[in-house]
Amino acid sequence: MQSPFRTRVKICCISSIAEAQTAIQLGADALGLVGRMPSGPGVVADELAAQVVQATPPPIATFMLTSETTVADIVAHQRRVGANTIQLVDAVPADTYTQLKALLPAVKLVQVIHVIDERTIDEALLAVQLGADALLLDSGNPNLVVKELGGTGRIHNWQVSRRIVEQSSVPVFLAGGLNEGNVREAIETVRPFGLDICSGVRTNGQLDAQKLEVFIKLVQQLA
Ligand SMILES: O=C(O)c1ccccc1N[C@@H]1O[C@H](COP(=O)(O)O)[C@@H](O)[C@H]1O
Repeated sequence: MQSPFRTRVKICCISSIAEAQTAIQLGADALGLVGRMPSGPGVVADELAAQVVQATPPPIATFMLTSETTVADIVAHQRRVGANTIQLVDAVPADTYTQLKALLPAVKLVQVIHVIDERTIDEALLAVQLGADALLLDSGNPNLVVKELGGTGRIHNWQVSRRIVEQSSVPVFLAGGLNEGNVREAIETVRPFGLDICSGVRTNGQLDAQKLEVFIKLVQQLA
């Protein structure tokens, strides 16, 4: 039976205003703009990210991905880009959410949780308790010498993700290696609030309208 809830779609690694427009026309609910990262293919300059934010109409959400971990650096990054949502791709100190909400009350905070093993569940629930407005489950590895904080093209253990969705009191996005071939299984296994995709809708690094259209249509049929 079809769920009465629509699975939201966030298109990440937006690298131009034209890509943003294509994503919106094809049904994206949110756009992701990747800031400076230790690794990954999707980074864009803050100036370009700010232009995309300016060109994005409501109700489309603009997610600014930041690898910064201090309140001052995160706020400075948000002020440069102007996005309405901050996606924290690395772990941050416990009081960060409260401080960011005081300084940026209109901006939503999405904490990325890199799903590694069952211990990740506690990490996710703690972020919710501390003030994250949503979670985004990805497949990076922050424990490597050169941190992987997303954009890996890999899936992770969706059974762990499912348990996080079941226990979270805030919306949960699923990311990491999604594509048209695995999206059905992803939705059926994890039942996320939304999906987040980068490499699965790209060809030679560019947003591929055909792949995106297929992906979004599949999500709309399955949700
Ligand atoms: O894309 C990047 O370069 C990147 C770097 C560091 C953190 C996050 C990054 N992108 C995010 O990673 C997810 C998953 O990407 P993929 O679908 O597995 O290719 C993507 O949705 C972005 O949010």
